[in-house]
Amino acid sequence: MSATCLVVMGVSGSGKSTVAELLADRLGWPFTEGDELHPAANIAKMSAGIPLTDADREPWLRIIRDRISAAASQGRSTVVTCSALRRAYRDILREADARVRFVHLDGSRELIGERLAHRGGHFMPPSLLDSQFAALEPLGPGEDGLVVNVADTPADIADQVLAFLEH
Ligand SMILES: Nc1ncnc2c1ncn2[C@@H]1O[C@H](COP(=O)(O)OP(=O)(O)O)[C@@H](O)[C@H]1O
Ligand SMILES: O=C(O)[C@H](O)[C@@H](O)[C@H](O)[C@H](O)COP(=O)(O)O
Repeated sequence: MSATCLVVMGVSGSGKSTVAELLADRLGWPFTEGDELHPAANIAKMSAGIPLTDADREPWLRIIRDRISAAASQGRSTVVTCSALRRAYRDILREADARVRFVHLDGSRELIGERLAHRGGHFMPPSLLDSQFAALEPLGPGEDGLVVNVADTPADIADQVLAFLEH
């Protein structure tokens, strides 16, 4: 298995799309936006301010897992955004036939809430941020991943991730 998938994870507004686009650019790897793979019912729920359940997320995570495998089967490494809040969700992604590695964009409720409040044109309402933090299980023992601080600039975070990928 030679292909890697770098999953950029974290709560809504932590900077997944921003950082993943930068990394995909610097690595020359294709970028998949996990939010675009949500079933329509999930988007409707989040837009209505209702947090997703494990059952809502499961089919979505399987779609992302299969995308990772499909790219890897063609020898392509990828960068993927996915909140991947719980370890059980990451276990589904790790079923992909690739080396799946995580970068957790970690930051305070205050800082991320402030950024979300200023982000426009997105279906995810800031009111769901507390439920995102409640669901979040940080990377634990045995998980292949890096934790970075979202107070750093996207460019600094990208540098840290590129160094992590060397190993
Ligand atoms: N490291 C950072 N420093 C400052 N602002 C950031 C950083 N990362 C993201 N942002 C800003 O925060 C907001 C949320 O980022 P976004 O990439 O949409 O997060 P996510 O994809 O995790 O929901 C955006 O307005 C983005 O420009
Ligand atoms: O598992 C979930 O509850 C969702 O995936 C959620 O975590 C994600 O944040 C949304 O898809 C909104 O997208 P943004 O993360 O870009 O706000």
